[in-house]
Amino acid sequence: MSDWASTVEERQCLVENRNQRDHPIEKWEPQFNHHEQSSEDIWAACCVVTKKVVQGIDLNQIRGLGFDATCSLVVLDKQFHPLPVNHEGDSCRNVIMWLDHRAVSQVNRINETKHSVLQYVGGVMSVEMQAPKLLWLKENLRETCWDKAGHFFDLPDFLSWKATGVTARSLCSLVCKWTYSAEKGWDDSFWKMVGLEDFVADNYSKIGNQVLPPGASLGNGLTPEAARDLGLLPGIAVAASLIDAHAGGLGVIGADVRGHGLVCEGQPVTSRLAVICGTSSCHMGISKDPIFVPGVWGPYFSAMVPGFWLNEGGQSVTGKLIDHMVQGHAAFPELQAKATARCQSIYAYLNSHLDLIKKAQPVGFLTVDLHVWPDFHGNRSPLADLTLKGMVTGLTLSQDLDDLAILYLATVQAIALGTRFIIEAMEAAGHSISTLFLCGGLSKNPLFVQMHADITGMPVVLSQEVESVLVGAAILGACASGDFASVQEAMAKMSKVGKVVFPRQQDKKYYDKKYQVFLKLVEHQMEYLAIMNDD
Ligand SMILES: Nc1ncnc2c1ncn2[C@@H]1O[C@H](COP(=O)(O)OP(=O)(O)O)[C@@H](O)[C@H]1O
Ligand SMILES: O=C(CO)[C@H](O)[C@H](O)COP(=O)(O)O
Repeated sequence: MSDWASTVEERQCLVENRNQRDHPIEKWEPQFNHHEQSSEDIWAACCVVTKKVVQGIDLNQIRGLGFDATCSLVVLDKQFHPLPVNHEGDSCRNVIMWLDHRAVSQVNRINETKHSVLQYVGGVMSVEMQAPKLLWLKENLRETCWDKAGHFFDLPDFLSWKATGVTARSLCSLVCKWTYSAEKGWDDSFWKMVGLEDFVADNYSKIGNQVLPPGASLGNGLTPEAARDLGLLPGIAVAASLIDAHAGGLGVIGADVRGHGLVCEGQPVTSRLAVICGTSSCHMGISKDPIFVPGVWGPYFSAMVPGFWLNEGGQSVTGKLIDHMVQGHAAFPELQAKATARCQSIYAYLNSHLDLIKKAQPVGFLTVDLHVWPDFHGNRSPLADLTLKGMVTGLTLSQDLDDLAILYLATVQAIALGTRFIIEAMEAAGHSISTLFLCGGLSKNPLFVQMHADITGMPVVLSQEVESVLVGAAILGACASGDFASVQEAMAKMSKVGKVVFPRQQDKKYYDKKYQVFLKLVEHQMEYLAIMNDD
């Protein structure tokens, strides 16, 4: 979520204020693979942060507001009150989070239909999309939720509705997560075939029958009530929203790259891949014509950059996996204590610790006999197999800080190897990618960035504004206010190259070998499965 001010100084002030402010959002995990949030809590957090961010700003300078958010499912009744998405009947928990994997049986049945809409989600629908979650609610919470529901929103659309009272959905969320087609609209036969014919009967009023392109201005702008909540002035323009990864893509992919010695200079924008890496990583590649990449979501028309098709590769847990590996290690308390004593983040400490123990070799070579397969939460791309599990090979009896640091390094490398795997699948299908544009929390980690450059063999561009996802949302606000005539124009003006990290060509052979091992790991996992399932 982000605001947009009209002058350079105002924008600078917003960025500085924002860098000092964030606000935790409540999460619940009532059962394994069930992840829930509260839409009221999320809105309240937006209000707290916005009020802090605009301190010291002349509110008259704020002309537009754009929202981005994760693609979680928000459920409200006909009067727009929260409905429970859980067996406990707790209506405070009315959001099924994007990473929730409760609807496995539902998604398997949806995929068995082989309906033609599935071609546009990489051939296989993900359990993280909305149709299986809706079917789960219908099959499991009929009385307490399904029968009472009046509105199912993607979280970014919920936020723009809260701000404006307009229930129109963004093309981005409906195309990417709900099977809507920018060209053909809803496909009645899909919803009937999967057992969700209820939506057809009421002309899709519960899931959206008014659809707007991201950046379009909504209704009469910010309502007086929302303005009070947010500490802004009523009537400012509010844009149709974007999913967070897509906002990150807009925030980085259109930057002017002249003068940085980049191979993509003078090449079409389709040679750039935006990688938004936070809790999960999303690999956003665009093309003029539709490209069908097995196991990679899309192609989605106009879902990110207007007029372009989008393919979205992804890894369901990346930042979350690194945190999981590090925090679960026996040496974590020691790491925390040492990092705190040096006033460093645990990751800055681990990176400097790796530099200490690497001796004369490049740091990446410390994992010559330690390999990780990173699908601890299933594989999103390019295998689209949610049954896959994580793997580690090369463990010893050691539990010291060196061991933790090297395991952390192997995990970071596994994520970068996964990115290479996704890029190869996209290129085999017709993409031609030369440069990565990284943003999100993990792009603040220099080791993560260097490993992505070394392992993919591509330069990595980092933006001047580290929170590029917010730049994407600000681009929407700037379009809604009419300050830019198009998203493309706003992208070119508002995204700026900060730093470029080039691959260390001399290490290529080593990483090619690590990649060979990486591919063997999943091959072996599938063999183990076949052995165990053999009668
Ligand atoms: N300064 C940093 N150094 C290393 N890792 C970081 C840093 N800041 C955030 N991260 C990692 O990025 C992840 C969160 O990224 P973020 O983009 O904030 O998440 P989200 O996807 O929820 O928006 C965390 O898993 C964290 O480990
Ligand atoms: O599916 C996605 C985008 O299409 C994202 O993974 C989801 O929105 C969550 O993102 P984050 O890693 O920022 O929490």
